[in-house]
Amino acid sequence: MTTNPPVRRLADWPDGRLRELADEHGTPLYVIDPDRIRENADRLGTAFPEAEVSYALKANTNRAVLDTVEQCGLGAECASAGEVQRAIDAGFSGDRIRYTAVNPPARDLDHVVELARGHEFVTTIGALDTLDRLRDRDFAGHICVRVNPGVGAGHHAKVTTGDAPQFGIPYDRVPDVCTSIRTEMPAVDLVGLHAHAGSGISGDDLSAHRELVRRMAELGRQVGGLDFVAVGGGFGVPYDPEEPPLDLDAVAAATREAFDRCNAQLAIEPGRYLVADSGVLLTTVTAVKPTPETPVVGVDAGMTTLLRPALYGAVHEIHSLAPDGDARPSRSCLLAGPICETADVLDRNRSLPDPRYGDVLAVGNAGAYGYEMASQYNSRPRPAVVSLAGDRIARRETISDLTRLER
Ligand SMILES: Cc1ncc(COP(=O)(O)O)c(C=O)c1O
Ligand SMILES: N[C@@H](CCCC[NH3+])C(=O)O
Repeated sequence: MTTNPPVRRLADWPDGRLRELADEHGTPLYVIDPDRIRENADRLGTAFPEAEVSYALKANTNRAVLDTVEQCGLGAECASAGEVQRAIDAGFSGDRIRYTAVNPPARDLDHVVELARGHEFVTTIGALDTLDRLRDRDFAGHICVRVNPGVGAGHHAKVTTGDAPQFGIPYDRVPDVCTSIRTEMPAVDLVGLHAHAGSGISGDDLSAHRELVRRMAELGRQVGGLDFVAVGGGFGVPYDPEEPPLDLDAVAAATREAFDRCNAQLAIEPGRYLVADSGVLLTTVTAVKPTPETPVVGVDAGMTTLLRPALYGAVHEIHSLAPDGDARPSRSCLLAGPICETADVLDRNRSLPDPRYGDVLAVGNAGAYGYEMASQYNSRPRPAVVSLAGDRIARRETISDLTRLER
C-alpha cells in the first residue's frame, strides 16, 4: 500500500511561502521541493519492492534534484553523454547508471566509452550499428538491447515511443540479434532488454502497459540468461485537478502479473512521476488587455520557460497567489507569454480571480519537463530555480549570459 499522498495539487503548496520566494527572487521562478521527490520515491519503492527503480534524468537534471534522487538510492537512466556525466558528478555509481543511446552522435559515444572504462555502467543500444560504432571505439562492457515492442502509450502522439520506428530493434528480430551479440562479440556482455511505451500513461491506458510488459517478459524468457528486463517509465501524473491520481498499486499489480515467469529482474525508469509535483512555476502578470472576447492576460513566463502547453497543448493547473484573490470575481482569460509566437499561450480559457498587473500566478506540476525544456529563444534568459526552503539551485540567466558562447 502507498504511504503518502499520491498527488500534490497546487492547493497543497503554501501560498504565503511561494509569494515570499517570488518577492525575493523575482519571476519567472521554478520552485522545487526535494521532500516531495523523496515521498514519490518512497511510494514507488513501496509499490514495486521487487524492481530496480531508475530515475529518467531527462525530466529534470538540476543537481539538487539528482542529489536527492541519489540519496534515495535510485538508479539513473540517462539519454545522452551529458546526462551520464551529470549522474556520475552527482555520485551515482556505475552499477546504478544506464545509458540509453538514441541515434547517438559520435561525440556522445566518444565521451560515454571513455566514462564506461572507469564506471562500468550499462549501455543500451537501439540499433545494431550503434554496437559496431562502440566496437570501433574498443568498447568492452555491459550491453542492453532496446526493443521496439510495437506497443505505444502516452499523453500525446509526440511522446508515444513504443511503436515509433526510431526507437529500438523490432521485436521479432531481437532473439537473433541477441544470439549474434553473444556469439560474435566476446568483449560485450549482454545483460538486459529494454523497452519504453511512452510518457504520461494514465489509468485508462494500462492495457498498453500490461501488453508491453507481457511481451518483454516473453522475450526475456526466450533470450534467457539476462540480469534485467526494463519496461520503461511513463507513469503519468494528473495535470487536471479533477483527474484522479494514477493508482500505483494497480500499475504495480498489472506489471507483476504480466511479468510472470520471467527470471530476470524487473526494472522501471520513471521520470515525471518522481519530480512533476515537486515543482511549481511562479509567473507575474505583466499586462491585462480588455478585448471584446476573452481578456488577454500577459505573463512573464512563456513557451521558453514552460514549453509543454505550446508543444503538446498541455493544460497545467494555475492559481492566483493574489492575497485578496478570494474577494475578487472570477474571469475567464487568455494567458499569453512574452514570446513573439501565437503558440505562446499558457491557456486560452482560464478562469482566475480578476487578474491585475503584478499578481503572481503559480503553475502546478512544473517539476518535470519544465526548466529542462526551457530555451533562450527570443533572447530570453532562462529563469532561476530555488528550493522551497529558499536555496538557489540554479541562478537566473542574465542578458550577458545570452552571448557567453559567441565570439
Ligand atoms: C527511454 C525512456 N525512459 C524513461 C522515460 C521517462 O518517461 P516519464 O518521464 O514519462 O516517466 C522516457 C521518456 O518518455 C524515455 O524515453
Ligand atoms: N517532454 C515530454 C515527455 C517526453 C518524454 C521523453 N521520452 C512532456 O513534457 O510530457
